[in-house]
Amino acid sequence: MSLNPDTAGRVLIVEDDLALQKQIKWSLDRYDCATAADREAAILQYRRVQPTVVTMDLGLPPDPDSVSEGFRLLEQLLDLDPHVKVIVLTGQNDQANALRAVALGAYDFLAKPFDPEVLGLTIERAMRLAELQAENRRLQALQQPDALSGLMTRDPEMLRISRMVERVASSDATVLLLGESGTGKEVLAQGLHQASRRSGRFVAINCAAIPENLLESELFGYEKGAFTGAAKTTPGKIETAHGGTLMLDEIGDLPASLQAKLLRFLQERKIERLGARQEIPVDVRVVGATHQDLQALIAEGRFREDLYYRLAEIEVKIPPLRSRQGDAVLLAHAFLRRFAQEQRRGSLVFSEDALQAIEAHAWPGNVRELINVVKRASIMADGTRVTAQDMGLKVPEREGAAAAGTEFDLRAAREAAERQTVIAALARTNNNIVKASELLGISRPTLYDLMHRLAIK
Ligand SMILES: Nc1ncnc2c1ncn2[C@@H]1O[C@H](COP(=O)(O)OP(=O)(O)OP(=O)(O)O)[C@@H](O)[C@H]1O
Repeated sequence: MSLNPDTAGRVLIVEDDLALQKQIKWSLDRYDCATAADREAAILQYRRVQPTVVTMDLGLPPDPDSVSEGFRLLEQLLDLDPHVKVIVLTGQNDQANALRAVALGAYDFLAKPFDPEVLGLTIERAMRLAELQAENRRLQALQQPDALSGLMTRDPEMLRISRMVERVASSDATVLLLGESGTGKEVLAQGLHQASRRSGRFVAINCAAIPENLLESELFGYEKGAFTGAAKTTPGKIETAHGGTLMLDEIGDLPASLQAKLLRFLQERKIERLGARQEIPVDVRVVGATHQDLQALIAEGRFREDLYYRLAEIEVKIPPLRSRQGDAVLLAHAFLRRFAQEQRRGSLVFSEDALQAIEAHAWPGNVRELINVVKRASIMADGTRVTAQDMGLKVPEREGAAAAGTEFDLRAAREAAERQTVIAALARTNNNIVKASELLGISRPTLYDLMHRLAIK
């Protein structure tokens, strides 16, 4: 939670003894207090009020004599917001549970009957700490913008690609991004630019969208009078990107004459504007991108092999959305949240059939198609549930177990199945660890262990 001035100073009191609840509230009259008497009400209130501090009793209904509901609530609160400050009120001789709560992430504990003054001071300290921590996170975010924060993924191959992009960012190497349309080539190119900390601009040009006769002047610029209509000297995109990054999108569509000229630029790092007599040195990191098969174009004589090698100092093959584990559902949740907010539709959620349909669809238009489909559905949905029909997707007929494969390495097969299932459960529950562990039928610590073992972040 980034502490927000509207919610700072709010306390949620979770206590099933209503007399005690009243007494705590009364002793905290300088704060804006909300109350709840059981776990479910506490979660509802938490979402509604977004308190900075929660005080809670561990013994809650339906089983007030045990601590199970209390611990469950503590875990859920910390899942919702790992920064929330929870103060646990325990029985007189219950140090073991108090320590267990702190080990799980509670901020502090107090034994009942509590001293109102001590509780007040503890809450004040928690508020101050929360404020400092929120300010700290804000400053850190300002200092280190996460270069690839625009790229959401949990797929192992995409994560590997993100790490590689961050690693090569500071070098000058040209990068060639290969992937179907809508897979995020531009997002990656922008991330590469940000991570490079180059001081110049990020400039993108789509080689397929500009007619051949205009593309040369767009790229290289021109001097006044170089051709009819050249009213004033104009720098091209390459020059504009000086000190920064130039993305040449749809590089496979670059006409042959310009392929030769681009190759010369990449070798000499100088450009000559159209109609100019002198060369201008330009320092630019070039990123090429295409959905086409460049090897096939080379074989057909439509793309220069020497240019390919200049461009592909580092080649990145971006997998299509359909082969990324769990990503379609993960991204769909994020886009739905975004559109619901933009359209002020309160909270919108996917129905079960919608989630199945998202998992089964092949997404030929990749992330761009997913964005469009979710946007349309967020407008079409009646009420708060988005169905497969709202998205115009077919609900798959469930088959039995996956078709028998030729995988005989049992350990590898088991690990692959575990990874796929865990990622799918996390995506399905929008990264809610408690719900994902329930869906998987395992405990939360077991899920954490599994995620650790399978290196799932
Ligand atoms: N992993 C991702 N997380 C979040 N948004 C994404 C992701 N990948 C792509 N997008 C979004 O999807 C849209 C398409 O992505 P982008 O333009 O980068 O694709 P592209 O591969 O460059 O497509 P094209 O080849 O058609 O130009 C953009 O709105 C982008 O912000």
